[in-house]
Amino acid sequence: MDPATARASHRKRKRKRKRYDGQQGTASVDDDDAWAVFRFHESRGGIRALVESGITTVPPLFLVPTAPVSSAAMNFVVPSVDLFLPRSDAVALVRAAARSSGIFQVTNHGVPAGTVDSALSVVRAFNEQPFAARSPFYSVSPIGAVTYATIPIPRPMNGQPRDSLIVRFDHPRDHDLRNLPAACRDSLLEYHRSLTRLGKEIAGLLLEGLGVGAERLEQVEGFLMQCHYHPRCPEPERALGSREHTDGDLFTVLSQDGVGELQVRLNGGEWVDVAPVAGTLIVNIGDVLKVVSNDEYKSVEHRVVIKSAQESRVSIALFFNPAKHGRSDFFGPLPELVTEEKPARYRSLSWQQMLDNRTALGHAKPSALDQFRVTLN
Ligand SMILES: O=C(O)CCC(=O)C(=O)O
Ligand SMILES: [Fe+2]
Repeated sequence: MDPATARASHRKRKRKRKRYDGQQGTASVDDDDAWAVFRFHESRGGIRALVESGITTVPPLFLVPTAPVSSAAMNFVVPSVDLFLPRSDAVALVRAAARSSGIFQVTNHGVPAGTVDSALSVVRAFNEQPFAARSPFYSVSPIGAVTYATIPIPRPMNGQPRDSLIVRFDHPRDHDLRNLPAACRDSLLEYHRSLTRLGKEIAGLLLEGLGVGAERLEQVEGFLMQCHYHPRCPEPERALGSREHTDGDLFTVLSQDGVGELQVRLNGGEWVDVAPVAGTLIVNIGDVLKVVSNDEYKSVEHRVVIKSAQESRVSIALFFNPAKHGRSDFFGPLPELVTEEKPARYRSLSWQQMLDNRTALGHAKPSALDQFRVTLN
């Protein structure tokens, strides 16, 4: 946004000034407008620079109105799938996990530990460089296939205090990696290559778990990679590392470092921890697969809570979709999963329509996906 537009938007929003009750009293939302976001981006330092400047409170742009509550009592064990198992056993496990919680972790997945460790550590090293080395890469709009920025979300859904290095692999300019820091390039591209192989295998297992051929979704690809760095946060209970959401893809493969902090909501109820387990990778189902499977599979709600004021955290999410997911490519429940007993739960939609809806509705309920739900009489 250019400065004139940002200022105009600022004035407009100021006229509509609102107040909300923050967790610790009433907070003004004046700062949370286009102008504040613009100024924040202009500083080109991301959250990390704010933290380095010595802030002791969470800036308004990143405050959450209510503290995250999670169930300490629930000891959720993420279903585990050993990919060395005979295929029919692996399919059964994947199917059970995708139907019950929408999340599982894989072991013996064929991605070398060094590939994952190296990717996580180059992301950490890049983000922990001095401001002068990092800030030239800062850009909210993609430069070629790469974006590096904090992605604040305007109120009523405040930003997430994390800086993300994002690489698109499905973009017409997907070879334009000039904004991918050289020190990260080899490790992140190797990570992408290795996880793409794994993603294709997982797609096959998920489809077989639905009783349809693995070839039913053309060429699944890891089209978007988001490398998140969550700097330590002075007031962990007043921010969320990642807002609660479902992913808008087929499925996501996620690596998190030993800090953990990922949580999932079980069947729309309690939030429980997904503890990091060395050597495993997490797979979570997204909205596209929920639709394609005609609600056989769940897309799992998840978030990142900040537990420690001292530790920074790194995670890498690789999002998978069918290769065809452009504006004119529609997807809907697979015909073999639509029966008289179980009619289609969704209208066909394009991925772009879903994304547009997500942008418009954000995390509001009803969810972006509900707009496409068929109402059954
Ligand atoms: O940081 C994480 O562990 C989760 C990231 C995530 O959910 C996402 O990028 O969609
Ligand atoms: Fe996610």
